[in-house]
Amino acid sequence: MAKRISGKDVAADVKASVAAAVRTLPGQPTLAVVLVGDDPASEVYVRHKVTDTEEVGMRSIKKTLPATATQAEVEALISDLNQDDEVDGILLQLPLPNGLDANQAIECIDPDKDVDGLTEASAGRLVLGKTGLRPCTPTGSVILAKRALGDNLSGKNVVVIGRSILVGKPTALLFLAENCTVTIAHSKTKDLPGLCRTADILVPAVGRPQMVKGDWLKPGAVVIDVGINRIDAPERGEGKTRLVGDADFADCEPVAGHITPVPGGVGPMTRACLLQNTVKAACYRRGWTLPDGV
Ligand SMILES: Nc1nc2c(c(=O)[nH]1)N[C@@H](CN(C=O)c1ccc(C(=O)N[C@@H](CCC(=O)O)C(=O)O)cc1)CN2
Repeated sequence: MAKRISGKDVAADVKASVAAAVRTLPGQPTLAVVLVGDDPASEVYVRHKVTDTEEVGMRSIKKTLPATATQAEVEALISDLNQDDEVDGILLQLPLPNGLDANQAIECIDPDKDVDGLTEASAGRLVLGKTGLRPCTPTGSVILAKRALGDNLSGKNVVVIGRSILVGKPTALLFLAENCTVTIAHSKTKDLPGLCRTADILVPAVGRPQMVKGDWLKPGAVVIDVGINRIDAPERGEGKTRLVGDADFADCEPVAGHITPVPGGVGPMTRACLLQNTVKAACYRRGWTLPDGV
């Protein structure tokens, strides 16, 4: 039976390390969070980001724009935050309301303040192995794999299912940077179950509820489940829903060596890694020494 890797527990450790690191800094890093519109889930995520930031001793600025905001208004706000020397990190909460171009808005973020690691410059720095800010969910996935297998992942076979810009591709690059042998699977991949069975570390990241089954796994494999999908749960009552991953947890748990649950797996790590990135952004920008543990 697999050991569960609790993203909640690991995220709490990361948060504690960030709080300790912040106490050693010569100044207080500042994160600006931009929320456009009134999507209820985004409002919750932004609230968490603000409270997480303050809990570890950093400063947060929340900027909101109405759903009717124009592309130019969103970009002007980002531009103001780029110019504001007090601001170390800028996060644009996604998705944006219909009619706004998220990619174009993200490109307006100063790469040195891009704590989500989503700009083209951040992606380029990742590909080139240069110092920069890495996307949070992929970073969290690598940290969770290290919790299972130890810090040395060299030579491990990693299969990432999904080639999205936000998760699949950067996750593959981050495992490659750990000297893993990485394969990215996608909709045209032949014999996906067979390929998955070659993985020491399997990272499903496609948004297809419970797609990965136990017989897709090499016995003892580590499953880092990036999918967070809401499905109907009539067993909980009429109209009820529940969150599941891209892996069928009950089916995979007897075969895997380690597995992350959903909820409580990669999601909390996304939040924790944003805090790490805010400290990194402040240190890189201000020429402060990066404290240990970040
Ligand atoms: N600019 C960004 N926008 C969005 C991101 C992002 O990383 N950057 N990711 C998601 C939303 N998100 C953070 O913003 C996020 C989503 C979910 C979780 C999380 O911890 N989920 C819990 C379950 C929560 C629940 O019960 O509903 C879990 O998996 O345990 C954290 C962050 C889209 N937008």
